[in-house]
Amino acid sequence: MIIRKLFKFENAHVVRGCSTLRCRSSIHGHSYKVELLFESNFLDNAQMVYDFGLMKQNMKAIIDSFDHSITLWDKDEAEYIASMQKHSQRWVLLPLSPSAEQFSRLFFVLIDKLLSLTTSVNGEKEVKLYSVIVHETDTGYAQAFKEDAYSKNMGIVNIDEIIFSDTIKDDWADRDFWDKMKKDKRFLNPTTV
Ligand SMILES: Nc1nc2c(c(=O)[nH]1)N=C([C@H](O)[C@H](O)COP(=O)(O)OP(=O)(O)OP(=O)(O)O)CN2
Repeated sequence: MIIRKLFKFENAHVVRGCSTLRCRSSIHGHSYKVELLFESNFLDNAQMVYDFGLMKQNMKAIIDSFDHSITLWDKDEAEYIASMQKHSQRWVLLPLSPSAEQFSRLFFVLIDKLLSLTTSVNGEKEVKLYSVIVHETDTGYAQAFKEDAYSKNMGIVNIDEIIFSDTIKDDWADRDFWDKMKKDKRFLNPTTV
């Protein structure tokens, strides 16, 4: 069975090198919609695959880190990156260009890692991330599956190279959240949300 949860975030970017002139040459924003799709052949103590409420904890924190932020590609011009970091409190520096395709791969890698580090406490069994869909606009989206997320052809997503601004970290319930992710620390699901 597949279950799906939708998240939303507002984000600004430039996608260098693309064919669309406005997209590659001007900072612009999107109201992104992110669909997380999970699969399992089992149900938990409440006869659910995975409680949607649990997804609104650390998974939501990852996606919300991009809300009202500017996403910067670390291969962009140093002057542009420094200027954005100076004038915007919420920024994320990525080792990937912020296309819809790379956002879907990025979220797959991050949510997949978080899920693997999370201990469930309500009988959830063999829950896997099946796919991530990132809608950049009403008319365009990218969908990543496991083989896309970890594809060497598309570039390895190295989470050690992802940097969140201090203002973003200040919004996390646990300011050390990202360090724990990078160090493979375990997370325990709450019994009540
Ligand atoms: N394959 C991709 N193509 C484009 C991406 C992308 O991430 N992946 N991104 C862009 C731009 O960010 C652009 O802002 C969105 O382009 P587009 O879909 O053309 O947006 P419109 O709102 O103009 O779409 P309409 O269908 O004409 O309303 C470009 N391409």
